[in-house]
Amino acid sequence: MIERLHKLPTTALSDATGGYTNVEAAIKPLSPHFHIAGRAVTVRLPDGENGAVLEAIASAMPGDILVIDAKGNTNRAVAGDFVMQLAQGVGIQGFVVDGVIRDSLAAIDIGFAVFSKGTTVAAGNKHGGGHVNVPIALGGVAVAPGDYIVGDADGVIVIPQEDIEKVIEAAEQKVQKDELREQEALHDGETSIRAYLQKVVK
Ligand SMILES: O=C([O-])CC(=O)C(=O)O
Ligand SMILES: [Mg+2]
Repeated sequence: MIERLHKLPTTALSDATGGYTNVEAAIKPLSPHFHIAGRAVTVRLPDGENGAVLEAIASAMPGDILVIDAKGNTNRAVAGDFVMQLAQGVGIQGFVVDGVIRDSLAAIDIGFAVFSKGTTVAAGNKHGGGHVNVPIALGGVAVAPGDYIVGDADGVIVIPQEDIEKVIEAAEQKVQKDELREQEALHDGETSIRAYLQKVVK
């Protein structure tokens, strides 16, 4: 499943699902070249805290994606360069954060795929609290532990575990359909573009 997901753009997945589980557009990749596809390890954080992120890193499997619900808090970072290196070192693909991170250049330099509401200078507090692998909200979308997450230059989409096969099928078909449309319209420059437009414009 994950191999097939890696080949699919979020746009085709959105077309396949009707967009109901598209994450709020404010959660964006730090680099447009980041592309992740994998299972969610979820983290729910108290306001301004980030201690439970380490607990989640300790429990994740290689290829997992940490999905962090900081309730959109943009004042304190859920992670920075050190925490990202810990995560990358144990094989985590990336972070998707309803909140912000810091040391953003380091994430880009080490190629660690972070999707967030931006960056801040302030570290998170370490008073404790938080929960790992509980149901969370991510940019207006419910995420359960083990759900599939795909992120690329255009944003992030959640695919509930029980829907994964039919969503992949539908998205693969959409990619094929888009390719055929492109061939038909573009294969012969202006001639085929005009023919295509004549067909579709009433
Ligand atoms: O310590 C923190 O909370 C965030 C940080 O700067 C790092 O992980 O490098
Ligand atoms: Mg740091």
